[in-house]
Amino acid sequence: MNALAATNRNFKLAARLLGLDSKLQKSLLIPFREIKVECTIPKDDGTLASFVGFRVQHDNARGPMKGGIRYHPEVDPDEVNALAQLMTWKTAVANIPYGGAKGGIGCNPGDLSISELERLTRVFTQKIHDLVGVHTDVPAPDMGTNPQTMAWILDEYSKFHGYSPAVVTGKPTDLGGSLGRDAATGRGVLFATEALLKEYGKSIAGQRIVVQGFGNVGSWAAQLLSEQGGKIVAVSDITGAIKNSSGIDIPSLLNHVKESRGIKGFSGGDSIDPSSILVEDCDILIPAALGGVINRDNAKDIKAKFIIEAANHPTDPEADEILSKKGVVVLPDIYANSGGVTVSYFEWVQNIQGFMWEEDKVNAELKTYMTKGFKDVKEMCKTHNCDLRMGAFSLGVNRVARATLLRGWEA
Ligand SMILES: NC(=O)C1=CN([C@@H]2O[C@H](COP(=O)(O)OP(=O)(O)OC[C@H]3O[C@@H](n4cnc5c(N)ncnc54)[C@H](OP(=O)(O)O)[C@@H]3O)[C@@H](O)[C@H]2O)C=CC1
Ligand SMILES: O=C(O)CCC(=O)C(=O)O
Repeated sequence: MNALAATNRNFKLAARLLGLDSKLQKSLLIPFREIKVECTIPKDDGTLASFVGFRVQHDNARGPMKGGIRYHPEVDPDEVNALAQLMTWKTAVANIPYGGAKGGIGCNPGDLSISELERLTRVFTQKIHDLVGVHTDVPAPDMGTNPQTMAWILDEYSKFHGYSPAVVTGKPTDLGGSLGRDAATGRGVLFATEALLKEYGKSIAGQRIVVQGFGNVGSWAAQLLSEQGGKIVAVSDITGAIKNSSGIDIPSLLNHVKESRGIKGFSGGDSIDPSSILVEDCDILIPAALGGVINRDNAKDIKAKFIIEAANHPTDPEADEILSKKGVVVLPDIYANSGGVTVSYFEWVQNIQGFMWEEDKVNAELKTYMTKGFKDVKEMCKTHNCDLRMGAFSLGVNRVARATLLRGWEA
């Protein structure tokens, strides 16, 4: 099932639990606006290269639309659509005053030089600058993009609209980025995992953890969980995968990745087949890379007791059913990885106020939001007698539906 069909399916199940009118369902599901642009740049060698860029603005009932921009070869309209919709429910679960959006460019950032990436980002910004803005749609980093990408978007946007730091979040701190934003998604994963384990009378210490993906989210999650005594027993990225049942030394791995641009070749563990990472023996599995990786082909072989969805849409609905029958507890993406967008909200607030928070304040506020989010999701699970995914979906969809009804449709 593709990402959009899966996301629509989860939405419809939640809407049914909530008893939403079918016309309201339709209105909530259809994106506010879908943008597709052609981005042609001269490459460093003088030849031309053309790419397709997307921005899907899904819903703005609760505030400006918000979501990352992804640079990846597999970016396609359906996937961006699904990710934008997930952002709508995610911002509502986090209870921050935003709607949802997502963008992407179908490219392999690893094949482009820094100056080619800069040109591509600036051309994309030129094509969408009239449709994003501080109070309309606020982009942020996602897979394949980073604070430097946001700095280029900010600079290009500001040429048209005047200096506007709040038009993007996840910026470098020198340009008004928030302290703590870089680590925020991983830190949110830590807080979410702590909240879930507490329900089972457990703590992070001693848990055997597997992480798929060692970019922004995966590396921060691994680092913060290991600082709390979690044992990271296997990690993978695009270059390879390693395993060490005594626990991988994450600071050493971070140094290796910085120098070697990937996990491959790290001596502090045994190299394993990356395709087996999700079925490695562990207590907690953290997918932190691509979507759709947990599916009917591998769900039955998963050994983890808990899956914390740091990535967006890592679990297919068919896998959800298999995992549920096996008693595996899945903490869904729209709650588990909401730490990133929550600190993006703090960054936007700081930019609008022209005031910088200390990092301790950012982290403490994030913990408050993540703890409250978990409590709210659990409340919905109790009310509707459902699992955590439906608890999170029904929470998010209900908040957006209420805002939509309150605003009304009068022309
Ligand atoms: N950044 C954020 O704030 C947020 C991100 N997310 C989600 O988290 C996930 C990761 O995003 P982020 O960390 O920002 O992205 P990054 O680009 O920083 O990192 C992605 C990581 O995944 C690895 N990867 C890519 N393909 C594979 C694969 N087939 N198998 C194993 N690893 C792979 C990459 O390897 P390599 O670097 O070698 O290519 C890299 O280590 C995405 O699903 C994103 O949507 C969710 C909420 C917020
Ligand atoms: O920080 C943000 O605004 C969005 C992050 C994002 O894209 C996500 O949560 O999936």
